[in-house]
Amino acid sequence: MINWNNLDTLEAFKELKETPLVDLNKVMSGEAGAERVKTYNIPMAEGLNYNFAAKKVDDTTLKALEKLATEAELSDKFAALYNGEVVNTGENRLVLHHMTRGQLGEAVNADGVDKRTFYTTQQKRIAEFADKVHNGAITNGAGEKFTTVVQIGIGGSDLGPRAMYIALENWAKKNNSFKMEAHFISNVDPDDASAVLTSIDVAHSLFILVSKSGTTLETLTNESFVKNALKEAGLDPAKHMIAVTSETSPLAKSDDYLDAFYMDDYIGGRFSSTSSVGGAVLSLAFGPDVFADFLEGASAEDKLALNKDVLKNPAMLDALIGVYERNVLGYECTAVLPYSQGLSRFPAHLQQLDMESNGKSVNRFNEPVNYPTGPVIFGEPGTNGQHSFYQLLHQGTNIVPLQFIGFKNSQLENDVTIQDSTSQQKLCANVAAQIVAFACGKDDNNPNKTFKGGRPSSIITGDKLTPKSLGALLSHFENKVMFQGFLWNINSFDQEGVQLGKVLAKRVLAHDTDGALKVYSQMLGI
Ligand SMILES: O=P(O)(O)OC[C@H]1O[C@H](O)[C@H](O)[C@@H](O)[C@@H]1O
Repeated sequence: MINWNNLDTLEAFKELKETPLVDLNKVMSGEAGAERVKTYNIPMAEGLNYNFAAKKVDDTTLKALEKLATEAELSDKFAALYNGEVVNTGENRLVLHHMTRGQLGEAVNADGVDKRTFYTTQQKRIAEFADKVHNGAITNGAGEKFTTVVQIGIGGSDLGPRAMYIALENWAKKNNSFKMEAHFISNVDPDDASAVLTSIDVAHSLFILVSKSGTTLETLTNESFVKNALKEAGLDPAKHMIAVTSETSPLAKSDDYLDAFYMDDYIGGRFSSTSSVGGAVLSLAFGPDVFADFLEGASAEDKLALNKDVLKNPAMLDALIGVYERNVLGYECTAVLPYSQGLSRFPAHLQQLDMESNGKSVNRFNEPVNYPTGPVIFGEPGTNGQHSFYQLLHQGTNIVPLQFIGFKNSQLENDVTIQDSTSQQKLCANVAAQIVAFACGKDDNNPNKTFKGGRPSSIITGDKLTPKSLGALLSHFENKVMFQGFLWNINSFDQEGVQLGKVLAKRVLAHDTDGALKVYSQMLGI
């Protein structure tokens, strides 16, 4: 029997609150600082490393966090999840996204099928379909090859796949794996679909309609938008469109599509990049082997999340330190700062992953929690962010914990040496400099030029952003979010908070409004 208890009822949490505060400026200075950077480092999968030297923890804090992990039964809760218990209590569903990339525990049967077999069958079907598109066995109505793929979807059916596509586009071009250019239409703003449709060769484009529920207003509207454009071009929409959805959705088994690939209700949208939702677009864009490597990376990192030893489990440690920062140190935000242009949309994906999962005020039993839960997540790639919001991060009144990501090598390996260093070296020099500047600060006679320091960060480092290391990176954050949900005793797998706005928008469109809603609607011309 697993005990699902609120964080503030745990003895280990009370002990954690009493651990002495770590003076980051001090511990990160001099030789001690150098030693810390070497020791507070955990290997991840696919050559990545999680380094937490610049976090406000020491061996005493780490011991307390280990105790907390044990008392909160984090490993047992993870095991319950991958062995098919109903962990998504809000929607009465299993949570099986790990199974899209491996089997961590027992076989799970649901809806009369073995779920691992279900997911791998979909992967195989997508791989066969993608191969046929690439070799010209599947073509447009005129018998010509498709050159472009366009994903229509929003939220989890857009952000993860888009971020993963952007992350691998340059790598694929460099490694002869670039098969088809991908575009994405998500916003119901008509300018989004229009801009994409005018920038592509519609006659040679294959559209993927992605919606788990098959009922999302934006996505269905954009589907009609695209169908109109196809018809206006004299093309048959059914020959240009495939669907990715759940078998129970209204889109399943429809004649409107060339083919359909499935996911299910046991995979939350924001956890669906490794399911058919990411699989279709990534296999078409880069080939099924690249998608398989991406899954392999995620699977390798998932295995590390099984480790009961917190110091060998980077996702669990990252989660625990995050809870320490949120619930003991009182920090409200976390910034994700990848020093990698390929990861330019990764922070946007993490915004949904983290905030839609852990932005909750009631626990798993619908009782209010009286402690803070998920932080506000935001980010931009470095060095761009340095010239934008880092001023507040360095000298603002809020302390924002930072999650850096950096790679030794660029993806295209096309570089120049200017003023004795390459661009890649300049990029990496900046991330190293930032960590130390944030942690140690700098005194100055002029208060306006003083950096107080004491601003914590961690960094995930790697050799290069590849399909495998990207998979590992994605898994790390998915598992971090999951472990934090366990610590806060909330259900990270539903999202009731998005419903009210949808209901009110429908009322506006039906002209069923009064009060403030009526005036705002009129103001906006509806
Ligand atoms: O894939 P769909 O069913 O179309 O859902 C798309 C998105 O819309 C919803 O509003 C949820 O907030 C997201 O979690 C979901 O990813």
